[in-house]
Amino acid sequence: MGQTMIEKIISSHAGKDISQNQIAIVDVDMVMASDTTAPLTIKSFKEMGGINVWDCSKVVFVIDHAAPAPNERIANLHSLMRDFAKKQSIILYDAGDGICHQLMVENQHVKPGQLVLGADSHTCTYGALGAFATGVGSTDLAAVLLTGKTWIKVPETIKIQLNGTLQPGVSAKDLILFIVGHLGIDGATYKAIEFTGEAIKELSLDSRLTIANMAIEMGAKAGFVDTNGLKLPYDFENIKADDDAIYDSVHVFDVSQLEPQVAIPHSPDNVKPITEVEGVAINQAFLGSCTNGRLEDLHEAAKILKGKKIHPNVRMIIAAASMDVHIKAVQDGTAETLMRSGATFLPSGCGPCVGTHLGVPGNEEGIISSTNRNFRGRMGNRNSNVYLASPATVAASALYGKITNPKLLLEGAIK
Ligand SMILES: CC(C)[C@H](C(=O)O)[C@@H](O)C(=O)O
Ligand code: SF4
Repeated sequence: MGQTMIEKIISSHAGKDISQNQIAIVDVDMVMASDTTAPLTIKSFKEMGGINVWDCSKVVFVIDHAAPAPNERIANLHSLMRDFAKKQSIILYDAGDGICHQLMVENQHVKPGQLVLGADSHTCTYGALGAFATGVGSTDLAAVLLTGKTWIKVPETIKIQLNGTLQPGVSAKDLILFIVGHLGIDGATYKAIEFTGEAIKELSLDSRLTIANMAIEMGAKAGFVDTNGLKLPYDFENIKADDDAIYDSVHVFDVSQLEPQVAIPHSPDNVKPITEVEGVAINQAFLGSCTNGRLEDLHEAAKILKGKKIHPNVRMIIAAASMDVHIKAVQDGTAETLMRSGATFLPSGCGPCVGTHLGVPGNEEGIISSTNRNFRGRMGNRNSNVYLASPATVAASALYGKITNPKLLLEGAIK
């Protein structure tokens, strides 16, 4: 029987052919935990009698969610992680190095065809590399630290075929917001999503990461971006679904006419074409996160803001997805362009995305954000309104102090 891409990867890690809805015991290639989950993972690992992790070269800890530490409690949790990492000789990225998911990709801790677990829901991001990657709880991760294995109920796969070419000013973020709006927040619960089609083939790695990142916003166990057209700094083998693979459902979209999309408060699936929300007042614009904090995203924003000043009512905050992205943006002048337009750079990390510190909005404020979630209170204030959009839309809206269509700016229809 034919296999989906996901079934192929899981089979290769189970040592036998396995198909959807079966339970597989698999070898895990790599695991990751951040400062929100690693402390509990360490505790569970010790409670389970753990002494040494199964393979210290396969465990990555990242201090990124509240980093540098905003208070004493978190500072002590960071110390706990550093001590454990040192004793176990595992890989540790410290405050300012960047967001866990970006670091995993950038430093080649994940490769196509691998099976990777992370104690963070956006672990699905690595599906952009053609890996099976999924988020697990801290305790589940502790068990993997002991054994190097886990069990997985093989998900059914939803295939999303994207035909056509995106217009200028319309990006991967608009694509994925459109899909989340279409399938809904529980439209893919415990399913895998395979993204394929000519619109995908053209996309850069940065754009593919944006797409896979938001698979979880539909409840998906994993997102998998067809590796056809993927360019990496090393050779890899394409994983292709068999022609007779069985899918839960297949959705085909032509994206040539797609407008920029915006998810309005308070859910990522509350998605509207920008034409329906243009003009909503904005007080804060955030560019960053594991969804859209990469170099390509900073370039998109700089294209719009070059030589201009953001609106006086707007605070624009930027946190590059990693220190490396930040350095590259400094070297190529992007950071200066953005700062001269009035934006403030935070250290690389999760920053305001999850509302732990840095950039918490005020009551009734409107925020345009390049992140992936806009649940009530997500950025730290239940009385604020968060709108999710692409980096280009974030920049255009910062410029005008209201939600603004970047396409109109790029076409010269507005100045
Ligand atoms: C805080 C952490 C556990 C969480 C996650 O799992 O995704 C965070 O990264 C998020 O984006 O909501
Ligand atoms: S940037 Fe936001 S979504 Fe990504 S891992 Fe950090 S908190 Fe989660």
